[in-house]
Amino acid sequence: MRTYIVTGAGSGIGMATAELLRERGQKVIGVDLRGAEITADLSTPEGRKAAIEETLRLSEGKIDAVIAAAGISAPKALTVAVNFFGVTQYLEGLLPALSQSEAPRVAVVSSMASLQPNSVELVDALLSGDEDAALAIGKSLEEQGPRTGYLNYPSSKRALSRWVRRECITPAWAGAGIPLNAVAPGTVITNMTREMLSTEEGRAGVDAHVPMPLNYHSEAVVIAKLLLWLTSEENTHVTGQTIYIDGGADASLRGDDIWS
Ligand SMILES: NC(=O)c1ccc[n+]([C@@H]2O[C@H](COP(=O)([O-])OP(=O)(O)OC[C@H]3O[C@@H](n4cnc5c(N)ncnc54)[C@H](O)[C@@H]3O)[C@@H](O)[C@H]2O)c1
Repeated sequence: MRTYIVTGAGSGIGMATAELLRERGQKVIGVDLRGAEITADLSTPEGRKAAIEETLRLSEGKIDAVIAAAGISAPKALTVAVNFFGVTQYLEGLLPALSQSEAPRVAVVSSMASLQPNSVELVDALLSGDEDAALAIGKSLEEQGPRTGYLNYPSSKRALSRWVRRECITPAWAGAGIPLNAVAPGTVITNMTREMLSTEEGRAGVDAHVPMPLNYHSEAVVIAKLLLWLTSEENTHVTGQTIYIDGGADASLRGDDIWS
């Protein structure tokens, strides 16, 4: 039995992932604002510190895999605090416990939104690790109204996918033998999207931004299955990837020559 930490385990993709892991006989410690073994707020440095301490305590210092699914999609600076630092700082705090495992694995949940227009300035600030600077940029986007404020979301996910790619080859991760990947869903039916998808107008709005040639929205369990494989012992060589699980959205947006 492997010990998995799943953030966002109280709802949606995180909940489906925790359920599937338990069905398959794994030990799961969920982390969320509510409805999980560890109640934690990953939006602040203090909340992350407390979450790390509690995670290390409950896992007794040995963690086989972490799946970081907690996230929000609001036109607010808070979005970058949760979606970027709530993932990266939390994971960094768990590195010593991951290195105790014989087959440590980590996967985070990015988004197809990582390919949408974003704020380059904000992405750079996030990747520099300067949370105050990033929050100041996020706040100024927020104050310009919901349309500009929404840039916080694709910027947080763009930075997260770039962080995965940058970190996976460093001594901290590759040196410790930890494959580190992201999955990037298209539209998934969860609490985050349920309201938008419940009306024809809402669905049309979402679909206009997320082309989906396969023509159906995904269920959380579909994303969970990929997360399970990436963090299983079977995955020995996939690292640094953002895997779009999006019904063809990435292929539509970026076309067939992303290597040129
Ligand atoms: N639903 C989609 O269409 C979609 C598409 C692409 C990516 N994603 C990403 O998938 C991940 C999971 O989203 P979901 O669709 O399952 O949404 P969801 O709202 O059902 O679940 C998100 C969970 O994160 C938790 N969370 C939020 N803020 C937190 C905080 N400060 N501290 C701790 N936990 C916090 C929430 O309480 C919730 O349980 C997110 O990172 C989201 O950005 C979702």
